[in-house]
Amino acid sequence: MRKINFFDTTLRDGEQSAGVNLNLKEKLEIAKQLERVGMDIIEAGFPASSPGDFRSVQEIARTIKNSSVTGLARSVKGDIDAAWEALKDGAEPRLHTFIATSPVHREYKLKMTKEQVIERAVESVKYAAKFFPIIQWSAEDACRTELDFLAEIVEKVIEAGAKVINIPDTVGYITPIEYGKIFEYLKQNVKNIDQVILSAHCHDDLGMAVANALSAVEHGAGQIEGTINGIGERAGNSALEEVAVALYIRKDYYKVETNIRLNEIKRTSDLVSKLTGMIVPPNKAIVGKNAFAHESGIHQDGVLKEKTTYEIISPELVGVQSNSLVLGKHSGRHAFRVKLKELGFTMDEEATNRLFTAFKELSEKKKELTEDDLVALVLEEQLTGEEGTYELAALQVTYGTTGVPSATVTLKTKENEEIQEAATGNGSVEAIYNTLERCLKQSVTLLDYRIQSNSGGRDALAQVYVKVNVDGIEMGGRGIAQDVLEASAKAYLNAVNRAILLKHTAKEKHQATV
Ligand SMILES: CC(=O)SCCNC(=O)CCNC(=O)[C@H](O)C(C)(C)COP(=O)(O)OP(=O)(O)OC[C@H]1O[C@@H](n2cnc3c(N)ncnc32)[C@H](O)[C@@H]1OP(=O)(O)O
Ligand SMILES: CC(C)C(=O)C(=O)O
Ligand SMILES: [Mg+2]
Repeated sequence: MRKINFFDTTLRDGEQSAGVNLNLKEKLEIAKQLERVGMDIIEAGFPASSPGDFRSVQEIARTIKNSSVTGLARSVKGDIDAAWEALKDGAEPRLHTFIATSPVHREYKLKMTKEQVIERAVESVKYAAKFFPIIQWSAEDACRTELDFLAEIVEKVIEAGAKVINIPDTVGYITPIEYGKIFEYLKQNVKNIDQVILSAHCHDDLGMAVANALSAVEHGAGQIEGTINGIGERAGNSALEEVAVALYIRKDYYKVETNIRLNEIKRTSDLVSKLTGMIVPPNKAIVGKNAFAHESGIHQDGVLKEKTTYEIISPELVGVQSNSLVLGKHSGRHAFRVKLKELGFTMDEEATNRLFTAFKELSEKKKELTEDDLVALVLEEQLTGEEGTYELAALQVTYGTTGVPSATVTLKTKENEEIQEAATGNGSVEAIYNTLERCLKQSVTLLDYRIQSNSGGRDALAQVYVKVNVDGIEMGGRGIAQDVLEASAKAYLNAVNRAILLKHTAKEKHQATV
């Protein structure tokens, strides 16, 4: 099978992402991981651009042994000299030199004619060939360059000694079919083209960087350039983890192989994200948080029965521990049951169904339910499963920074009777508890009140624990709800119900013994 080289430019083009600035230690750490993941070539920086970049490239070249380390240089002797100084101690020193070839870049940026651009490119490749065993030459903005001129300059730099010819889509302008045609054109119109490896370097301005890179593979490219997580100048570069996994999963189609250790991908992505501060979007292919998460009931059911119904990539392949069934408002009973079992709860069909209804209600209010939320729901179900005398039917609280907090509560008894009362308090919780006391027509002393958030985030569930004394019986109670006031009311009622239950049980026992 044809081998495709992976050229990683996370440390050069990736660092050109607005807001990214890596220090030497960070670059070295990333370089080591790029070596571990199996990058054939690591572009460590642009040595002439700053003393810091020079030092990083030098240190990386001296450290990395299993990947070829390269550095960027303009067609300027000083840049090439700096690159050689930085790279010469590396295992396989390689220069990456470039010059723009498109009309707009020639006229406005370089202020050079076609002939001058050719002359400068050839001169710099010949100069670099005195030092470097391998020279990669790039035609910046190749995809907006006249094809005949592109072919002409490519032929001349190959004659001058370039071993890799890179055809960058510098501004992310090309489409996959057009990009493929450029490679075909060069193969047919550059007489010494078979002496070199053709390379693709794509940007994502129109969201086609990965598709363009894959098209280049189909049309003869032997090297793909890109970055981890697709970071880079403007909208970024081809995401190499996506290219690598696409080539693997669709090897039936591309029929190529790479050196990439796919199971190191997630770790590499996490490291780059952490050190660059560039957050990976949850829906990002391969490495996004949701890439292996199934939320909807039909998908979850399918995956539980046979993973490949909805998974074309196994998470383990790319170093993700496992897929996940996210419980949310689109989930169904199959996934719900599995999750309960995973959490160690066994319950009958009736209880499961009751819990599922409560879960669905809650998921309308809260986007994603965590395991903690589920445990809380189960505990509440188990507690409220005990025969309760009173049930909270409705709660209304009025609170403002001025005025007295008040609460109106409707309770339902076991006999379906409704009791409604209102009262005030110094705070909302006190107003609720005063109202409940009125409803219950018995004295209840609050001994303890504790509140905690069930998980992180603004929509976390509130859990309230209370301890009350009802007619000499001390009892704890727990309430869980989206709202702290509702959780407070439920906890109080839960404790009272349990105290009443205990009182009745004790009385029955007493009567039985008399
Ligand atoms: C497509 C890409 O990603 S290319 C890589 C882009 N990366 C970077 O630019 C990051 C590092 N760059 C830098 O630190 C600086 O730009 C430096 C050190 C390279 C140069 O800085 P300065 O000398 O101040 O020049 P400045 O950046 O303002 O302008 C670039 C100069 O290089 C020239 N130039 C650009 N590309 C090339 C090239 N491939 N070969 C020769 N000259 C070039 C420009 O025409 C301009 O020349 P001018 O000063 O005669 O007009
Ligand atoms: C230096 C070159 C290869 C580049 O980054 C580009 O053209 O996008
Ligand atoms: Mg680029």
